[in-house]
Amino acid sequence: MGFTSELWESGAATYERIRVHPFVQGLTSGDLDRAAFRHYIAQDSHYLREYARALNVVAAKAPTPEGTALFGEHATNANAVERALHAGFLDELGGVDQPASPTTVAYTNFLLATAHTGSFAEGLAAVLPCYWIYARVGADLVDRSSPDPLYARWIATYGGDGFQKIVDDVLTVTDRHAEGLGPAERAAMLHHYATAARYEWMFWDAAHRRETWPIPLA
Ligand SMILES: Cc1ncc(CO)c(N)n1
Ligand SMILES: Cc1ncsc1CCO
Repeated sequence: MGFTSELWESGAATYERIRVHPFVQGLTSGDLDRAAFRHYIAQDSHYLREYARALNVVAAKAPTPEGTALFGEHATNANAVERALHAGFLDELGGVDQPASPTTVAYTNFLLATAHTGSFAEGLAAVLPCYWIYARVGADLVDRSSPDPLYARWIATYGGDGFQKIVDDVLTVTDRHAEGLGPAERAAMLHHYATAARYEWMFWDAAHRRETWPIPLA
C-alpha cells in the first residue's frame, strides 16, 4: 500500500480509542443498552443521508469517469442502507424521530464543507474514515459477533466481505490518486482524515451518552 498507510497512521491512535470504546465493546459483549443503540441508529440515519450527498460531491470532482461512477454508486448505496438497514432496525427498536444531534450536525457539516470547498483529494480523505474505520470495527468484532441478534446483524453488515470489497476499491483509488499529489495536498488529506477519524469516535461516544442539544428549539 502507498499513501493510504500514512492516512491510516494519522488516525491510528483514534482507531485504538474507538476499538476499546464501551459502545463498541458493548456491541460484541451484548451489554450495550438498547436505548443507546436506538439513539445510534436514529443518528446514523441522519448521518447517512448527508454522507450520500458528500459522496455525490466527491463523485462530481473525481478526475476519471470510473471515479465518478464509483462514488456515485456508493452514494446510492448509502441511501439504500439508510432506508433498508435502518428501517429494519428501527422497526424492531420502535421508531424514533429525533433531530440530528450536535455531533451528527458537526460531522456531516465537516464532510459537506470539505467535499464542496476542497479538491477531490481533500473530499476523498474526509469521507475515507467512514468506510475504513467501519470495515476495521466490523472485522475486529465479526469473530466474536454478539449474543444479541440485533447487534450480531449490525456486526455482520460491516464485518462481511461485501463491505471490505467496497473499502478496498476506495483504497485503490486513493493510493492511485495520491501518487500524483504534492506535499501540501497530502498534508491536507492527512489533516482531513484525522479530523473525520476523531468525529467517528465522537459519533460512538455521542450515542453512548445519548447526546441531545443542551437548549431545545423554542
Ligand atoms: C457514523 C458512521 N460512520 C461510518 C458508517 C459506515 O457506513 C456509518 N454508517 N456511520
Ligand atoms: C461507506 C458506506 N457506508 C454505508 S453505504 C457506504 C457506501 C458504500 O456502499
